[in-house]
Amino acid sequence: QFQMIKHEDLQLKESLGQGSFTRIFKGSMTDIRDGEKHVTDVLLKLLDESHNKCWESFFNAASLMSQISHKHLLLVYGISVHRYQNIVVQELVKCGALDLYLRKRGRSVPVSWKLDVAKQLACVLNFLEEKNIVHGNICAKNVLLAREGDSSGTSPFIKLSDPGIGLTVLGREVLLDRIPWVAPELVEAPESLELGCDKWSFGTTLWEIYNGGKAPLQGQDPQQKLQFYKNLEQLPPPEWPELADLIGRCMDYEPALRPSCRGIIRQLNSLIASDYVLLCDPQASTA
Ligand SMILES: N#Cc1ccc(Nc2nc(N)cc(-n3cnc(CCO)c3)n2)cc1
Repeated sequence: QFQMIKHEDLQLKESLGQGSFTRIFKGSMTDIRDGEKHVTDVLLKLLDESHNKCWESFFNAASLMSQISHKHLLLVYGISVHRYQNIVVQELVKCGALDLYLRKRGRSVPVSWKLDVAKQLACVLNFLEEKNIVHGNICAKNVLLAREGDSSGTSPFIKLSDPGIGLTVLGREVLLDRIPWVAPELVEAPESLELGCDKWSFGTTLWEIYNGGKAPLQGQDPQQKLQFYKNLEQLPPPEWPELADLIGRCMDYEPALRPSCRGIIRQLNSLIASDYVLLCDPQASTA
């Protein structure tokens, strides 16, 4: 179900950082179609050669995204396996990862923009929930901005990236470091990944988006993060009570009490229509 891409058809360009046991680069892919040479800008995700034992989970994550299609799911062109180099080739999304974008834009991002992005993420989660597909790594870093939208009113457009290597393969240190995105029930049983885990991570991602891409529990070490869950703690709530309520319900320590995606979308719709947005984004009132 994957297109195999020849190594020689890929060119690596600048590095964009790294994920868990992976490095990501901008790049280009050349292919000859009906006698013409096409060069496409791509995002190359390289699996660290020291972790080639994770190649199955690495490719499964990418194939999850290539078996279903949705306007808010990232396009995977294929994979390339050459000697010890395992590469996933995905579409290069114009504006990059949401967390970096928000940190760069700081306070200048309107609340209405943030809620629009959150609603698009809730919609693609709803699509996955209806197909009973668990993503397993919802976070602002995995939400990519295809269109940034602007003050004149064009809205932003996001694409959800693949989940990457699964928690059960990554090991406990990486799992603990992913607190508070990883659902508490997974800490002692990473294989019990369920739809409810994506709701918890959505709550954390909503907190990130509202707080301008700030990483929750930043700087805390894995043991302190584990204690956060053992004490059944919550993230510092936003001063907007209705938003704090939605984040708190998604991040309920009891998975069964977390809202459905439809419930999340309904609550986001009422936040979008609320006076708070008009007060915070005076320019929104003209839209
Ligand atoms: N300047 C600049 C610039 C940077 C990146 C892109 N595009 C793009 N497309 C993707 N498919 C994935 C990512 N990506 C970036 N960081 C991560 C974090 C790990 O997920 C993923 N970036 C576009 C412009």
